[in-house]
Amino acid sequence: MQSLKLPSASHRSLVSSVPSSVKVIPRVGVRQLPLSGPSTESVSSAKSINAPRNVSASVAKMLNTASSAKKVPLVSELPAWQALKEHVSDIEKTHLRDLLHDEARCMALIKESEGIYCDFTRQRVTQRTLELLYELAEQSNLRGKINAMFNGEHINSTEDRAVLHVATRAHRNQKIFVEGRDVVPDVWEVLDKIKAFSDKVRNGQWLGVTGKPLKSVVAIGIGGSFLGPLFVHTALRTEPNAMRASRDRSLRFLANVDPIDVARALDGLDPEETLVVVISKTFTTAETMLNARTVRSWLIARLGSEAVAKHMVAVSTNLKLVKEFGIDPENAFGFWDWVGGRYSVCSAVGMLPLSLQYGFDIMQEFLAGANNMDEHFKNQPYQDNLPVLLGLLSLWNVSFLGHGAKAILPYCQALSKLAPHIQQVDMESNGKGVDINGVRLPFETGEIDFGEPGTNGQHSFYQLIHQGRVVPCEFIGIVRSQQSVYLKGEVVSNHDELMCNFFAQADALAYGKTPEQLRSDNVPDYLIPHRVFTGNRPSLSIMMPSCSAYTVGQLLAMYEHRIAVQGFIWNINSFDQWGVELGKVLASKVRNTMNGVRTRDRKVLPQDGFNYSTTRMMNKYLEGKTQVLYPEGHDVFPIDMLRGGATTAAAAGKL
Ligand SMILES: O=P(O)(O)OC[C@H]1O[C@H](O)[C@H](O)[C@@H](O)[C@@H]1O
Repeated sequence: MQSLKLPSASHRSLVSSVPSSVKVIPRVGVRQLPLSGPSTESVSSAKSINAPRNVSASVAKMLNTASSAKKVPLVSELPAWQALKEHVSDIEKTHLRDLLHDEARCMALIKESEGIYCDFTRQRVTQRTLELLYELAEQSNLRGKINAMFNGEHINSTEDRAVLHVATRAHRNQKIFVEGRDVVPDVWEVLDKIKAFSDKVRNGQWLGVTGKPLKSVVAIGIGGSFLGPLFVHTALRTEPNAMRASRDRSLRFLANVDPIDVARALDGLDPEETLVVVISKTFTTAETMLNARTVRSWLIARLGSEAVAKHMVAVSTNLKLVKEFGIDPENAFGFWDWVGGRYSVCSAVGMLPLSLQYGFDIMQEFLAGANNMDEHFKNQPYQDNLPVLLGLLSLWNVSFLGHGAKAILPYCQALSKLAPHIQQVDMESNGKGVDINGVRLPFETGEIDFGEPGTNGQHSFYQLIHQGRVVPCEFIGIVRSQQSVYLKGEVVSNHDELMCNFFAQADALAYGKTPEQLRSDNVPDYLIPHRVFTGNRPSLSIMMPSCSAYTVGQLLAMYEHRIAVQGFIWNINSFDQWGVELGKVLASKVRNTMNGVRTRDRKVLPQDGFNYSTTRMMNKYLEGKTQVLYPEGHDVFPIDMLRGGATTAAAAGKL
């Protein structure tokens, strides 16, 4: 168990620095609270965490001292924040209907980089808003924080870690340092190993224990070890090159600890042809490890214990636990603590399963796309920098216009898993209650993200975003579809039909429909209030030339960096996730009680330490008919995966 080191002096100055030219507006009524987060005790008792187990008292003390010294202003105390607050009343006098007629404004709000076209004209901003947002970025030391990230400083201060997912997609000849050491050669050592292994599996040099090629891959992982790879897998499934490269192969995911997910992931698979990739940064996550043990038992029941060596590989930073699980470290693919779980899709977490499915060359294009956006983010000035603009405008919508949610609406079925992935990246990163020094914030951070591909969303929740709550929308369109259909005689091709909606929705939200327009359309008076659209609802539109491995990489990195921009300005730690720990600790307490009750045939008792409500509900659950008996029972698998197969290890005669 490693304990945390103190953040470096340079980092301490970074988190506490505001350019000296900035006059800080004094804090009124903001109480300085001690560093919040799980106590050392609760953290060390949690089974599966990404963070080192014991946050040293000295780190907590140091961060706390920084806050109690009252040297660090909150972002809401900066002059630019106050100026933006005052500027809201100017914006409230405008309507997008009019703003969209200002051509100079519109020209300034359309940006393009390497094929990624972003139209911000339907944001409720003027040139003045942008100037103030750039000023806020300056006063918040945004540039310094971006540089600190790329320079490998320990900006994840509560875990004392660098944040360098950008290194996982660096070109071979780039240099990126962590504590004075260039990590790019390490990254490429793993990538070369992934290429060699995935080539061998794909071309049949690596066979299963019975001599059959391994055509199906089951990737077991949850959270960041699942959502990013699922997003990219889904994005490329119908991309012509990726489709050709994955002919006769399949990649499935198993994330939920629900046995139903096990049944669905394994249903119809032939274990002789199945390779299992266990993906877990920590290799302690309860759900992943139970699923891994379940699938290992399934393999052994059908193929014998020697199958593990040929049918199971792992991706983790914890190679010791990989070995203890029974996977040969030779068949493990490492990554590093400076890659956060939700930022890990470009590491072996995504690259191994996706290279097995699509081949390494295609996945290298994905890395190149992400790297292209990294360079853009690092080098472009604020006014041309797509992630910076996206981040600043989101911050404007959340912190000044009061819109706490945003909808991610790709007009491309291939991007259907973008919103679920961004939910984790954004909400786990920026859903925080204190600033980086542990001071409770007097405003809310983070956004509620949700989304569905267009046009499906239109027939579901768009009613609310047109006439109910104001939810800033992000429309994502593709110029050249992965697949094309045109039926002779139809007005437009199928993809054009889809894109007609992409263009129409943004203007419908912006312009709305007035009572006058309705009257001139002869709408009866009693219906007019129901059919009025107020308009003035902000959205932005992103258009990509195609949905390829390269552009998906660009898109992913653009979203990752815009989330960092927001966190940097709110001055929170976007790279820790203490908020997920408490539930895990309590689940472990329930687990112990559950085992006691099931094995000793008794009720949950008040001395088990649960409140009335939980005790009663657990007893109600436990009284229900259980399908399996333990501890004396034998291995039981979900019924679906038993089709045509042995039901238990014992029945298969393999143990
Ligand atoms: O990759 P693992 O260590 O198994 O972690 C999987 C997930 O666990 C937790 O829920 C964290 O909050 C996530 O950020 C992480 O992605």
